[in-house]
Amino acid sequence: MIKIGLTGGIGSGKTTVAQMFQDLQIPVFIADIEAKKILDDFKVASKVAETFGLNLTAEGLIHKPDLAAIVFKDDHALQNLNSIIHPRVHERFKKWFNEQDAPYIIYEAAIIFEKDRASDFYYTILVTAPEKVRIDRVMLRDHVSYEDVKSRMKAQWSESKKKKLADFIIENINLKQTQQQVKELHEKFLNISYK
Ligand SMILES: Nc1ncnc2c1ncn2[C@@H]1O[C@H](COP(=O)(O)OP(=O)(O)OP(=O)(O)O)[C@@H](O)[C@H]1O
Repeated sequence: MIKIGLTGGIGSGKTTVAQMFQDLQIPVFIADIEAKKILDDFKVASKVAETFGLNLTAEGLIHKPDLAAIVFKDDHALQNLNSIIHPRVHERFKKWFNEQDAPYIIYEAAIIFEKDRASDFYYTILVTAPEKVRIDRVMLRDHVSYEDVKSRMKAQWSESKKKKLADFIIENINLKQTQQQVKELHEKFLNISYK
C-alpha cells in the first residue's frame, strides 16, 4: 500500500484536500487530530503541564490556548512539545496503517519537509495558496488576529522552499479546480498502486 504525504502551510487547505481524497474512499490519517487526542491523554497532559509550567484543567486536560501561546512564540518550546507528541503520533500511524485496506493512503501533516520526513512517503503533495488568502482563511476560521496567524506561520517553511521538494502541487484557490486536481492525482495513484 502506497503512502502519500500531504502537507501545506497553515490555512492552505490541507484538511479540505484531505477530505476530497476521503470522499474518493481513500483512508486519511490527520496527524494534527491525532496529536490533539494524544495531548488529551492524562499521562501526556501531565508531562506537558510539568514541562511548560501549566496547570491542568479540572478535567485533567491541557488548556490548549495557553499551550499555543507558549509554543508559537518560542521555537525551542515548540521543538520540546513536538519531541513529546511526535513519537506517539508515529506509533499511532503505524498501527493505523496496518489496519487499512486500500490502494493507497494519505498522511496529512502541517510539517513534513521541515522534519525531513519526505522519504517516508512514495509521493508528497504540497497544497498552496497565496499568503494573504491563507491568513484571511485562518482569521475567519479560528477567530484569531493577523499577528497570531503570522506567528504560527513562523515555524513553517516558506511555500517556495517546499515547492522545490514536493512531487505534486495542488493550488487551492477555487474549490472546483482543487477537486479536479485531486481527481487527477487519484487516478495517477490508482494506476501506480495497481501496477
Ligand atoms: N478553496 C477554498 N476556498 C474557500 N475557502 C477555503 C478553500 N480551501 C479551504 N478553505 C477554508 O479555509 C480554511 C482553512 O482550510 P483548511 O482547514 O483545510 O486548511 P489547513 O491547511 O488544514 O489549515 P491548518 O494548517 O490551519 O489546519 C477552512 O475554513 C476552509 O473551509
